[in-house]
Amino acid sequence: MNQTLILNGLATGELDAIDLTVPPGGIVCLSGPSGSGKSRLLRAVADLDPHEGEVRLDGTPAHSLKANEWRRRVMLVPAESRWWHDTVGEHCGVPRESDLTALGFEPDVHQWPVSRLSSGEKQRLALYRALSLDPEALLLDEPTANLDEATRDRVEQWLVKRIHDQGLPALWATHDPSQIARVSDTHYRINGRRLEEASHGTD
Ligand SMILES: Nc1ncnc2c1ncn2[C@@H]1O[C@H](COP(=O)(O)OP(=O)(O)OP(=O)(O)O)[C@@H](O)[C@H]1O
Repeated sequence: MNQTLILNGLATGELDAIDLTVPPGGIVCLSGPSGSGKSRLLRAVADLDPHEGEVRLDGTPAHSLKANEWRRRVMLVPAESRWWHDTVGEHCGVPRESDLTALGFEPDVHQWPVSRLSSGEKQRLALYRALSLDPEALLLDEPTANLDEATRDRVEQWLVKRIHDQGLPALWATHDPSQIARVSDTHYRINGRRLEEASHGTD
């Protein structure tokens, strides 16, 4: 893997066109007020929202692949995950016990009915599901927003390690300045129509 995610003149919603490069294993945090366009930007990168410009994984532009194949490679983990099968395991790849343990689950979680999941369990399992499907880049929309502080720290550390170990480029939207300081290599803030590079660790 170890590919670079490249946004070339990407324009969506109210935002001016964006040029952005996310290197393998690099975490680029996106912040900005509620409603400023963070989720729309991630959805455009996943080719789920209309946009102008181009997104590429190294030499592979999104438009050269079928939409489902692009989204399997460039995996969006939305703030509110959707579950369409009856059990957790039906959504996931091969079980990885070390990941489940890191996220506070036993292997039998694969048999759990989706209907029993709390919002925090859904959030952790949405991240587990995404990584279990072997993505090549990650788009994370407030991935720890529903978690208590101790769980957030645990999930965050696991996520950062997986991103680094697998060399995944990651775009990570968050409102939390302390999280940005902990995880980001680069931080961009949406200010009106523009995406501006923020100094490291500022909100
Ligand atoms: N499909 C759409 N068509 C038109 N407007 C939309 C669409 N989707 C979202 N919007 C609007 O675009 C703006 C940006 O929404 P978005 O969800 O990207 O914000 P956000 O920065 O992620 O906010 P939050 O931090 O509250 O999650 C909002 O005003 C929203 O109402």
